[in-house]
Amino acid sequence: MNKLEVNNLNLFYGDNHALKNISLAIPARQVTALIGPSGCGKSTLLRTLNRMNDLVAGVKINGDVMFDGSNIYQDVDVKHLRMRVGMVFQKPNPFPMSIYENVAFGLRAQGVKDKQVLDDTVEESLRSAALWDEVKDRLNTPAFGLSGGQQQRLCIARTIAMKPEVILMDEPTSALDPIATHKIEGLMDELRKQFTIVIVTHSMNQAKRISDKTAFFWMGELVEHGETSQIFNQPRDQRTQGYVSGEFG
Ligand SMILES: Nc1ncnc2c1ncn2[C@@H]1O[C@H](COP(=O)(O)OP(=O)(O)OP(=O)(O)O)[C@@H](O)[C@H]1O
Repeated sequence: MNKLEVNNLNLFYGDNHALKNISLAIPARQVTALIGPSGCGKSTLLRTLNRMNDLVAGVKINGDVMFDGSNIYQDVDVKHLRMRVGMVFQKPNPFPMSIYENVAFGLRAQGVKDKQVLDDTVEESLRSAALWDEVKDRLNTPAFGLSGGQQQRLCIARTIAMKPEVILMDEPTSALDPIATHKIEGLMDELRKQFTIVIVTHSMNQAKRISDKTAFFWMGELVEHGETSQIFNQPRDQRTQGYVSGEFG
């Protein structure tokens, strides 16, 4: 079953035609990787999936993004959409507050006051983000005291606490060292059981390791997409072949 379906999507930043007639199905509870050279539109496409581009002045979008059968550009309340489609950014961006409050933040903003509900959600989210054991004795200390990799897992916990259905990740490990990257990749293997994940990555090895499906972009076009093993082992298009073999990029 497809969780998201992008149909004939075009996006313009002013005169820059950044996404050209993109159609892409994103299956539920799988990891879909978006790959391609710098500036090809990967992050732009990712941001169309929870309407983050709406915040950019001069942006024009046409085409459809269907989420569980509803067109998110027509039928959906944007605030509600962003709770269902959460996002993790390239650089860990914890809030200047305690570890506990970072994870509880979204629930508190929704008006949840019940301490037991907050405690349970914080624990459950930190466990799902594979961070609980490392922080359970220091929940009330500042989030900035965590390492970069721990901060990124905290941001994942903060996203999970909102109980999203989809998690968008924009190069979530590019600011992390190999050990922290390895932890996050292992975590994604767990998360895919529960969430639909779309990840932008510059690392072809990462795409190979963690994704079920891969989509290759080139100058605003979706050149091809399919099973990750097919894209890397038997690409149909010469541009994909050139990119995955490291000839350019
Ligand atoms: N906020 C913005 N305002 C105007 N133009 C933008 C904006 N964001 C991206 N662009 C342009 O849209 C095109 C696609 O950019 P995008 O960031 O989506 O590519 P990318 O494939 O994610 O690149 P990278 O791998 O370098 O992050 C580029 O030409 C870029 O300059």
